[in-house]
Amino acid sequence: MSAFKIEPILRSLHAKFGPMVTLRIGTRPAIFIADRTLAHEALIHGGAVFADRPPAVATRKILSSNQHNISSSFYGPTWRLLRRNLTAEILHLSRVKSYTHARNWVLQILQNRFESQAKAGRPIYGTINFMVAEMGWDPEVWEDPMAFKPERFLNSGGETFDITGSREIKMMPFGAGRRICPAYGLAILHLEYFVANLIWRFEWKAVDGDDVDLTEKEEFTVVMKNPLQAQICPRLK
Ligand code: HEM
Repeated sequence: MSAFKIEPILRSLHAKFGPMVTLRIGTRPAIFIADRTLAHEALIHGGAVFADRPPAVATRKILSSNQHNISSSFYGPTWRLLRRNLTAEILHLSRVKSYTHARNWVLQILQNRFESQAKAGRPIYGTINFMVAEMGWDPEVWEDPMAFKPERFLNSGGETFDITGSREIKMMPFGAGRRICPAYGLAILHLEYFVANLIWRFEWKAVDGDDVDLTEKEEFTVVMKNPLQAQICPRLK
């Protein structure tokens, strides 16, 4: 059974048995944690214990160069070396700045594509993946969690939202703890850069009668079953 199909089953198991459920999948027990405080306890306080990865099955060993890539390697010297190399050589702020040229180039490609699509008057199909984990939906943390309210991340104290969850986990789209996505800064920079520019340059309108439908579909990653359709119009003549 794929991880995706098991999700509704897990949701009902959590509702019945509480935020921690253990299932035997294959030969190993698999523990599922649905509570953000337990996740914080495991990933931040017990960080070193839970930063390891299990031995891979034969097919995964081939795909992961026998677990010699950063995401599947054991928590040890190989992982530390790969992580340090990636963080210092690729993801360091000074390197990220040096990709400005590539970012502008990609933005230009997107802009050209959208301009010709806008001219043709066709709706465009966009695919957005939402990391919709149970923790990000907690109504005790988020007022009206399913509502689109980007202003919820702005607070009057001028403090920015801590996406790393180091003090407390309120959502964890990049994971948390020692194996947290090392590229979350780059990912957020790129998301902000492209979204801001594309909204600045184009007016986006929903196609009549089409609402945002968050039903999911499993592909290589989880994608929208019914992709957004938008009518776009260049703002600057
Ligand atoms: C919006 C974009 C992205 C999201 C939501 C995302 C999310 C994640 C998540 C959830 C993990 C697993 C963390 C864990 O195991 O606890 C992860 C790991 C990882 N991500 Fe990302 N990621 C994004 C973009 C990127 C990009 C652009 C790169 C590379 C340039 C990248 C490189 C990695 C690597 C190497 C790991 C494995 C880290 C390790 O095991 O030490 N990610 N990411």
